[in-house]
Amino acid sequence: MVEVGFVTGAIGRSSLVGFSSRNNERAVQRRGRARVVMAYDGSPVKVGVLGCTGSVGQRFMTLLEDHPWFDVVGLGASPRSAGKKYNDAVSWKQASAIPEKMKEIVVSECVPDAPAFKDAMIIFSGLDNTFAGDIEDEFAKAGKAVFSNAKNHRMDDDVPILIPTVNASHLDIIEAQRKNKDIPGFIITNANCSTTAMSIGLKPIHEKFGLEKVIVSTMQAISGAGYPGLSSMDIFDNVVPHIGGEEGKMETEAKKILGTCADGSFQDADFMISAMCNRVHVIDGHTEAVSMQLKTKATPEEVIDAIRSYPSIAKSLGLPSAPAKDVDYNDAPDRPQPRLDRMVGNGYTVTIGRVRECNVLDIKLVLLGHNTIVGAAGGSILNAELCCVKGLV
Ligand SMILES: NC(=O)C1=CN([C@@H]2O[C@H](COP(=O)(O)OP(=O)(O)OC[C@H]3O[C@@H](n4cnc5c(N)ncnc54)[C@H](OP(=O)(O)O)[C@@H]3O)[C@@H](O)[C@H]2O)C=CC1
Ligand SMILES: N[C@@H](CC(=O)OP(=O)(O)O)C(=O)O
Repeated sequence: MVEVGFVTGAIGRSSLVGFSSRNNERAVQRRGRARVVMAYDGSPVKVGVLGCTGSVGQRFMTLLEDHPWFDVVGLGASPRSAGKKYNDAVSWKQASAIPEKMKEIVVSECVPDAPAFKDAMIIFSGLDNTFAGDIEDEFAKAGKAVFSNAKNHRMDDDVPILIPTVNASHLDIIEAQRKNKDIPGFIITNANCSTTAMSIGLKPIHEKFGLEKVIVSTMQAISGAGYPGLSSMDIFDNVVPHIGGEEGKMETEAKKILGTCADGSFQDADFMISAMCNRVHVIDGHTEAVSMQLKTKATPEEVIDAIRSYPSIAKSLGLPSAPAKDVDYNDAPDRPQPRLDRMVGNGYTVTIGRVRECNVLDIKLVLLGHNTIVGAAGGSILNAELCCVKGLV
């Protein structure tokens, strides 16, 4: 049985039920009772998606189409798209068709008083970061639970960079955020997509042996640059060894994510990290070669065992989008590979391979995560599911 915790501060909902994962008995629990196992009661939550036409926005559409808890009622994008039906506004680039129920929704401007967002309790944001910060603030001020993919608020002192399998306890900051910002809603961010894959992949190792130093080189997919992204003349037959701002984000965000949250503030994890980021000729899936020095020395076999035995936290929390394993090890000598492994766990699992000794630091490995699923839209959806389970929505 998993203890999920208290129910406090829900946005406009009161119908959570207690749930025993062992015997499947459900019984209504009173608000505020300590140490009960909670599960969301399944009644639909109305949600809006901002930035619905972009790479991340399109991924939201496919992941939310048949979501068991979330019902898309509003879509937002730039004034260029506002007023058009989604089908006419979007340049659809996903392998599956545009979900039928989204096609006819008329795209709104990204303002909280637009009728489309009136009843939405959750707002997913896949907005361009030039505009995301201010727009997300407005929605949080209007009482919405905002789940952002943009970089703007990630390093705010009172905003978590949340990854349920890594740092669910960072949700404790929300109370301080509401107080500091004097807002009825809240903002929760995702990490940068390369940082998400790395943080999930390194969490089992950090927890068991402690990270001292990390050196990471990324091979990042084209979809990470949004649509239309790089021109074919730039990326075809090529590797581009520069992604603006990416290295700094990996170096700062990872320490916040793998750090702690207590008494209304964050404390960074104390390892050193250096990142080198490259764009490669792959559509989806960021691959990362990581070398690390550990606080407690470990053999490759012990590291592999730590990865394999890491519990499936998102699943045990009862999140419906959670994969069977948050992080998995593939022992083939030539894996992970983006084309073969990005859809493991429906794109929610981070795959690790090639754990071996490093002659300079202690251990080196390769990891892979889907940048627009676990690294973006899917990550936000897991975060929103966690907030439902925790009674914050
Ligand atoms: N792609 C990825 O792998 C990842 C992306 N992110 C972040 O997620 C966000 C979205 O990325 P991505 O989907 O790649 O970006 P895109 O460029 O593909 O999409 C941007 C979206 O923002 C909308 N937009 C642009 N200008 C405005 C405006 N003035 N007002 C309202 N909406 C506007 C666009 O609408 P319109 O079509 O009308 O112009 C579009 O829907 C970014 O902040 C990015 O940094 C984070 C992690 C991973
Ligand atoms: N920069 C990432 C995607 C992204 O937009 O990240 P961020 O949200 O941190 O700006 C990539 O190119 O793959």
